[in-house]
Amino acid sequence: MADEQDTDTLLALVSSLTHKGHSTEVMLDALVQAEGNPELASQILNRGHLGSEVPAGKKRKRASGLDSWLKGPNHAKPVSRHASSSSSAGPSSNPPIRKVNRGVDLMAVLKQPPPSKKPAPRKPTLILNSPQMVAEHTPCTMHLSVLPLQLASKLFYSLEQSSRDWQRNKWWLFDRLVESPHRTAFFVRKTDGVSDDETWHESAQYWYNGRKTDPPDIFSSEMEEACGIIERLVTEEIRRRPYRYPLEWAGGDVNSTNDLIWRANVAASNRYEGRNESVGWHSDHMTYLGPHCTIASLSLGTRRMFSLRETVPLHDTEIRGAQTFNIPLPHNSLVIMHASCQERFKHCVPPQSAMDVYRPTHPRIPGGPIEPFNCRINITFRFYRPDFKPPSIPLCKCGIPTVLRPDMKNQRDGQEGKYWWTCFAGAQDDGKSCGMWKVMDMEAEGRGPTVGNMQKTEASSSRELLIFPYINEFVSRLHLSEDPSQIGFYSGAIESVFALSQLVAIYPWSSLSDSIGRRPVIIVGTLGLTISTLFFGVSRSFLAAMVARALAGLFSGNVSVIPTVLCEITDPENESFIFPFFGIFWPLGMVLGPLIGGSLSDIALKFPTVFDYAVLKAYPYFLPSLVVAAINFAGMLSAYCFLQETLFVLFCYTPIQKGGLGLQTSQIGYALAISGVAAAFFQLVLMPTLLRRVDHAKCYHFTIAIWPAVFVMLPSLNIFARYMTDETNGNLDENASAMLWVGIGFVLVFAKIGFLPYTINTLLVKKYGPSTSSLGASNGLLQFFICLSRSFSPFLSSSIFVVSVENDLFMGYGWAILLSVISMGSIHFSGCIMEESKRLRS
Ligand SMILES: O=C(O)CCC(=O)C(=O)O
Ligand SMILES: [Fe+2]
Repeated sequence: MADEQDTDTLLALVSSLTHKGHSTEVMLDALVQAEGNPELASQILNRGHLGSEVPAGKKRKRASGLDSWLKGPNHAKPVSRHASSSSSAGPSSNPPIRKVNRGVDLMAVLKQPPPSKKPAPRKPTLILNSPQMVAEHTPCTMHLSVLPLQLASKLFYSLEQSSRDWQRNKWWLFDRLVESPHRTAFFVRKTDGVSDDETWHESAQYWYNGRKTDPPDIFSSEMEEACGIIERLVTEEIRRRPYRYPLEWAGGDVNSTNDLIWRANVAASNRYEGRNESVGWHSDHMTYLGPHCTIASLSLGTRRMFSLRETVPLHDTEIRGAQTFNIPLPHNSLVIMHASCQERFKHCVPPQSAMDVYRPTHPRIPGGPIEPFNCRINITFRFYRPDFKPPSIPLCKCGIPTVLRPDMKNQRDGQEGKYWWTCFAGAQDDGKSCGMWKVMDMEAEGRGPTVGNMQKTEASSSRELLIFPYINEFVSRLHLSEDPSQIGFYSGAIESVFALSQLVAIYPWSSLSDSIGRRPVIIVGTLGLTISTLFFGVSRSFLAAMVARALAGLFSGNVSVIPTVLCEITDPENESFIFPFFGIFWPLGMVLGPLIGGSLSDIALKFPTVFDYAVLKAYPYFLPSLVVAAINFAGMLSAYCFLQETLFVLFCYTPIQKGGLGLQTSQIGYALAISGVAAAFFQLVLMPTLLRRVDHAKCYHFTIAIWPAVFVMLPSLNIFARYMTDETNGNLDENASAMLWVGIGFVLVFAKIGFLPYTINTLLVKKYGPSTSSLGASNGLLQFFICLSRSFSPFLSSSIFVVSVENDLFMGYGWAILLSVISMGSIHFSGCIMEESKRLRS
């Protein structure tokens, strides 16, 4: 855990553990000697050992944020002149530091419950040399040569000049006023009602850590021009993102004459002189930016390294080590820290051991010489949200506005998790904190509108579901790939492994049931399925999920035995009722599954006061799995049916721009519940009538013939959604989404007719099978082939979908064409079956 702590936190720990006050430099030295271990550092200071050897035997205890910060990616020397802190961004977003200077109590707050097992080792630092690599590994995008060269030079020259007397940010760190190891300035934009709104000036004051400032500077004409270019670029990049986060701002544009979805109204600028000036690990405060903010950071001048490091949430520390990413940022490059970056990552500009000088492309004055520079100037363009205006920020007991920090240790991919209002220790009162700490509540505090509010208009917000609606979310939380379009491959694999192992197990179970009897086979299989479903609920790696699903598949290989039992207990009189009745179990599972599972997944986050159990926090899918396991145990065998509609779920989950419907998991759950109701209706009402009146083989043929039509209807839903998407906010309006839901309902109901053959084929086997003594084996063979196709079809269909969407085959709809063609093949075969049955009857 120490490796997640930034320098401020380590210093805070040392200070709290030492008897008398020490200067920052002294504490830093002690930390260096103790190799970053705060306890050891405090012992050194308490014994007055500074400068002597670290006690023997303790030497191995290393690994600290300080250590890596001091050494930096290039093992530069520590800068002891200035404070190590995050400076311009204020204290970093670690858990709140309460009662600074009041001893051990701080430890309890900072040291959250230790992980029960060893944390996963940290991965080696990776240099991200290209925009592709940055996008792949971080929630940032990098853009090179963003401004016209001349504008970039002009902006550099003007800021280089003015920044010579920018201030160093100052703040209190344990009885000492310390200053940042770089210069900083804060600007507001004229055009956005920020520069003339007095209330916003307060935010500039808090940029400088609470010290009174003159009114902030206004954007210069060059900054204004650069900002316009950057706003368009950021808007494009946000549109390109696979999903928007629920707490992102979605309100109207202050200046609504254009279609920008991101605007900047303030900028914070830093000047780093030489190779030693730096900014420590921190994540930017969100006080006025709000959660899930987007920050665009323009670099000018010498190339410096920008480092990012993920704060691995507590529940993942055993499976995932933190990794540091270094991005070299040349002149005129832009890094966009997208939504969730401040929640999940810390960033810094470390001191470097070496640095190139920078020569602008244009002279300062036409015809003049081109001078070399050794400073970097960066401008972070930011959007201060109207719903986080200074008057709306809660005050702490010190009487000053609090700061907003994310709970980095307990977030889930930055998608959810808490935010705290905490005392801004450091601003006043010699840095003493009042310990104020309060959870932010968007709704109660009347904040918004957010992207989440917009999405909620058509469905309620809870995050849902049993394995197959949430399988994509599950996979995305495993961080197998940062590229969301790859999710389908992994979820397809998890689903296929179930069917594949079921396939292997079917025939052995069937023959076993012919010899030892049906009952033991059903009981053992169901029990095994129950246990493996529970195992899935606690799996937190791809391998564990695969193993759990493989075991579930092996145990559910007994599915073929149930139709056999049905065949044995039915006669021609009652079969047209009993078979559909058996068929009701899976639609029932489909209706109940999403609804029960939906309210139970992530329960600890939804009802933190009632379900405050570590196990539920660590394993968000445990409770739904438990319930599913219980249902299995009750004999529903719903697991058999969970994993059928991979393609449909993937289609729903994929963003509209990428060819899907961009639905939330909750909405996918509702869609599946609708289809479950439809399936129940067909099984109980339509099927019995149909089977009594129409020849079974004919029924089989005509219900299979539904499929090509279904595969043509799905893309038309996407075309509709695409056409109706509001360009400015990426959402559908109420009418459009109502129409879309009618369409989804229609397709789902229609597709359910296509599932009737699953029941009919057992009847056909019973009617035309070779003999009653081999009924078990015949059904085994039937289930074997059903299963064979299921074992590769989820993977195949989701891969076909991903490949055709990614490569824009037939405008991205190649999957629909191919799957229609394949299903036409099956119509041909069901036609043959129909002919054959006619022949046998005549
Ligand atoms: O200089 C940089 O690129 C980063 C600056 C920064 O992190 C900040 O101003 O918050
Ligand atoms: Fe920052």
